[in-house]
Amino acid sequence: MEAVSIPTIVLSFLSIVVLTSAWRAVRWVWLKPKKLERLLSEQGLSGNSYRLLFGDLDESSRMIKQAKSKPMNFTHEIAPRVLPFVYQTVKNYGKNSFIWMGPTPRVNIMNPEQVKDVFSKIYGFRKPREHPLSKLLATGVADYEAEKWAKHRKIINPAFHLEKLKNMLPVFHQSCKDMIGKWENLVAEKGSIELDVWPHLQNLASDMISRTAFGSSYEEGSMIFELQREQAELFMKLIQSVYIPGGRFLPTRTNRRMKEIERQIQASLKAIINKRAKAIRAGEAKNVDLLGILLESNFKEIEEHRNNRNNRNVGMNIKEVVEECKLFYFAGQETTSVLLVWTLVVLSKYPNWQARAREEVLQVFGENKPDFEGLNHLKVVTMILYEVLRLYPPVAVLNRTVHEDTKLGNLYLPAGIGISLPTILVHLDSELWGDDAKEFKPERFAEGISKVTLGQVSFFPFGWGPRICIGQNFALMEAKLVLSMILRSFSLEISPSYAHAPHSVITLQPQYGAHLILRHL
Ligand code: HEM
Repeated sequence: MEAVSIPTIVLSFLSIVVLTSAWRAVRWVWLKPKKLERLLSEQGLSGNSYRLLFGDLDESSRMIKQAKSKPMNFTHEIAPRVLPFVYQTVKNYGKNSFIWMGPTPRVNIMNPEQVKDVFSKIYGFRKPREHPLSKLLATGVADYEAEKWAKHRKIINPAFHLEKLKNMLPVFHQSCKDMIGKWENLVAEKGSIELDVWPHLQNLASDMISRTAFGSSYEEGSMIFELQREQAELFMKLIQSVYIPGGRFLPTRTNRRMKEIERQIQASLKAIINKRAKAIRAGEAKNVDLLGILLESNFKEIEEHRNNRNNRNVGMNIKEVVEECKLFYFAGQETTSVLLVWTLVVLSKYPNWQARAREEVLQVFGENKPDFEGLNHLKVVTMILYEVLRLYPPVAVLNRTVHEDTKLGNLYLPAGIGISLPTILVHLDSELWGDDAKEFKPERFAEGISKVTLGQVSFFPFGWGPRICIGQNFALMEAKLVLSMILRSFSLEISPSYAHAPHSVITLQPQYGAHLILRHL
């Protein structure tokens, strides 16, 4: 038999590798998307025809850029500016539609029954893993799945119990008093001032989460915010283009900066946590802040399973605690400042609601320090906050990935495709909210959420189901306290230089700030 030469073997091997890779690439960028497109359209779902590799991403980026190029009129129909492509898709193709995130379709789900199913079936519908660099932004309990998620949620839960939040009230009060003191000094000179309140509210929310998360160590942690903010902006830039596998390893300027930021954040947080863990072990720390309560809960979990033979995965290690702290910053800061800023903007525009809220605050607290019981009695303020969360949901859209082939109502969804729950569109859907859906009418919440939604999942600013926001009570208590203190000291009016321009930088932010006129009362 004729011997086969080594070069021939190498060449054959290389040919097989090249052909296999080429076949995989063709399948990834063309055959699979086209097969999915057929499957979705057979079920009555519509969207643009698949375009090679980029799908709708180019068009979507172009529309976002265009939408952001100028402010809009002051209306609450902000979806065309915030989520222009999803908005247009639903307008053109109806609620049963999908968009192409590169070669993967993402189905829009707007029916409350189906929304409920997606939120409830947390093992079937998981958090998307679209961009590996998202890990640099925040992981922790918000990112984990299955057993790991359940373990972390259980350990973290005690930090957000109502009686623990009660203890945090003085800290919220101090941060807010500092900000109001600054505003009073500014107003004192002229009786009124024009102020962009947005950076002030961002600093306030940073200060509040720093103090409640780290207590005495808060100053050491405050520079972490600046770094986290920069990280979020870099990340938003990245996700507007298609992700090429392995792209995160390229030494681009953005990749390098993101990794450097991550290194600095990790080092700062580790130092804070180690110091605190040492103090707790030495019996020197009072565990009233989030980090202290979290570490205590973690020690308890480890202790309870000390004699368990299978205890290697019990509790969190330091790296995991670092991730949870990063998440507190990330999840707790921008969301709350965004809720506050839109509330102040809207109240400046609706003086009658501003007056009603102020009247209530004065009635409940007078000149006293706002307390926990009083905050729970604020009915008008709560209705206003819910209405702002409906019209300006801080997280405008929630995404999921289908983990394994599944049914959703009468839809068959194969593993790997995306699901989009466009909060902002559902919250303004006139079929669910009535003809006045686009109007600011806090009175719709007069009898609570379930009355106005008829028990349907059509209002979900904090998500829904087992993975609902762990910090929602924390955020609402913060917001009520801040509003009470501001309304007691100042009257607010929209400044002529205010430009209405909500846009999404992960959270729903005012692109040109929030210029208001403040008058001392
Ligand atoms: C107005 C303020 C806030 C809003 C609108 C908000 C919104 C949300 C939403 C929509 C989710 C669900 C995400 C999803 O299902 O994909 C979520 C989850 C979460 N939020 Fe918030 N949030 C706020 C404040 C906070 C605060 C103050 C904290 C903590 C300090 C926090 C911590 C978390 C965590 C840890 C999760 C993940 C829960 C899990 O997956 O089990 N949030 N939030």
